[in-house]
Amino acid sequence: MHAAQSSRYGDNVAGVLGLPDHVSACLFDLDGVLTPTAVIHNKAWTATFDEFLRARGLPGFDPVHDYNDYVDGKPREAGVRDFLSSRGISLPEGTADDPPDAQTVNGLGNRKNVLLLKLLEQGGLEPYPSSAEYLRRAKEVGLRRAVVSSSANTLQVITSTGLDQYLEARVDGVTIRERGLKGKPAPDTFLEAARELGVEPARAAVFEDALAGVAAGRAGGFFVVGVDRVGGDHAEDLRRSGADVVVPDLGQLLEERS
Ligand SMILES: O=P(O)(O)OC[C@H]1O[C@@H](O)[C@H](O)[C@@H](O)[C@@H]1O
Repeated sequence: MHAAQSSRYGDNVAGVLGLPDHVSACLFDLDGVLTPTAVIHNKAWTATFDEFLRARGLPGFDPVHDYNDYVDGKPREAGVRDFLSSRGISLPEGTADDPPDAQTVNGLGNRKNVLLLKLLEQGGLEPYPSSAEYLRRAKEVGLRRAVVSSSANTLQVITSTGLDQYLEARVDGVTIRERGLKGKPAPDTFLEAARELGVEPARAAVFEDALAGVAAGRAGGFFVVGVDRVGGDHAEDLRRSGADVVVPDLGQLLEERS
């Protein structure tokens, strides 16, 4: 059922989910929006960069500022490149099959992925309950739904948490590589998902917790919901990057209208 079709919610199907009436599709970031995996990525990055920096006698990785400003939301290799460049360090790119101990952008990214997969294998990963409920209701009222993440591990996370049953399209780190898309903060991944769903960007909402992701949604002409689970200056930073509204959790959007 599509938003345009009548339902027991009448014409205002987006309104029951706390969205503007013209919205007919939802494009969700994954890590930190649907699942608590932003914390896991952050841990893996911190361990990877700390090891690299300390071996050179340099100050460690700041899991708040360095992560939010240079790494969060971007494809893996861009995260390595942008963080190192903030410290004036440049490494050769290497290639995708570099071993995890290679001193290259790909090597460092692969090292982080080994650590991330170990953490994911510990199991027990559940979606944020309010995000699962939001997806369920979005499906029920007939909004179109996609996940748009820079992570190449998206499929594993959405299937192991059961979120795949609510999602109609996936644009992720694998798609980015296969289709040669520009990663966030470029709008291309969100535009690709909107295209797959057959929805104009002006009629879709992006849900993002990362500054790069909010900037991407803004650049694509989407309605942008910023999700602040971090506190401090993050809500203000999300607004400054282009969020139309900022909520601490998707549950707030459900509460507003239920
Ligand atoms: O290394 P992966 O799983 O491909 O993820 C790439 C990026 O995906 C993003 O969703 C995360 O916010 C980043 O922290 C992560 O680095």
